[in-house]
Amino acid sequence: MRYLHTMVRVKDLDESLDFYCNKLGMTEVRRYENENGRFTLIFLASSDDVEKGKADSSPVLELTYNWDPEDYDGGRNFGHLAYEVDNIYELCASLQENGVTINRPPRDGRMAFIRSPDNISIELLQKGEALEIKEPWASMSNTGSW
Ligand SMILES: C[C@@H](O)C(=O)SC[C@H](NC(=O)CC[C@H](N)C(=O)O)C(=O)NCC(=O)O
Ligand code: NI
Repeated sequence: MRYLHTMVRVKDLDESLDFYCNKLGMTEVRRYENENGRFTLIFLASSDDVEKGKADSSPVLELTYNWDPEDYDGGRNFGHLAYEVDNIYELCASLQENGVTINRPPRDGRMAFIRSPDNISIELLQKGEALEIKEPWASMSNTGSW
């Protein structure tokens, strides 16, 4: 069995593509419009996978946009999307300059959390640190500079 994608429903496609592509650097690799179902699916690959020609064989993010407005209350059972990043400080600074709130700053240079326009929690982990679980991360406050 191979992990294929995570699907999240989004309320505003342009806003979501700006966030995931322009700000987080992901690339649209497939789009599917369904007139009868009145929805659009957009598949986004991570920049590393695209650069390495692995977009077709790596897990992707599936954005589901329902053309008719719906309310999406955050399911408590869903946690977050996690991405490994080359330079967590540079990325967080760029995101902050572009209006993204850094909910949990990368104080220890390892881990940061942000939210998507639909309030989906996104974990950013510094490359080389991603697989090592260090505690107590809880000591990292969510306020102040970093
Ligand atoms: C292409 C494949 O990866 C899919 O996930 S299609 C699954 C299908 N999606 C939809 O019908 C999108 C519109 C629908 N109104 C929705 O919001 O899901 C589906 O079966 N969705 C149901 C689900 O629970 O994912
Ligand atoms: Ni799917």
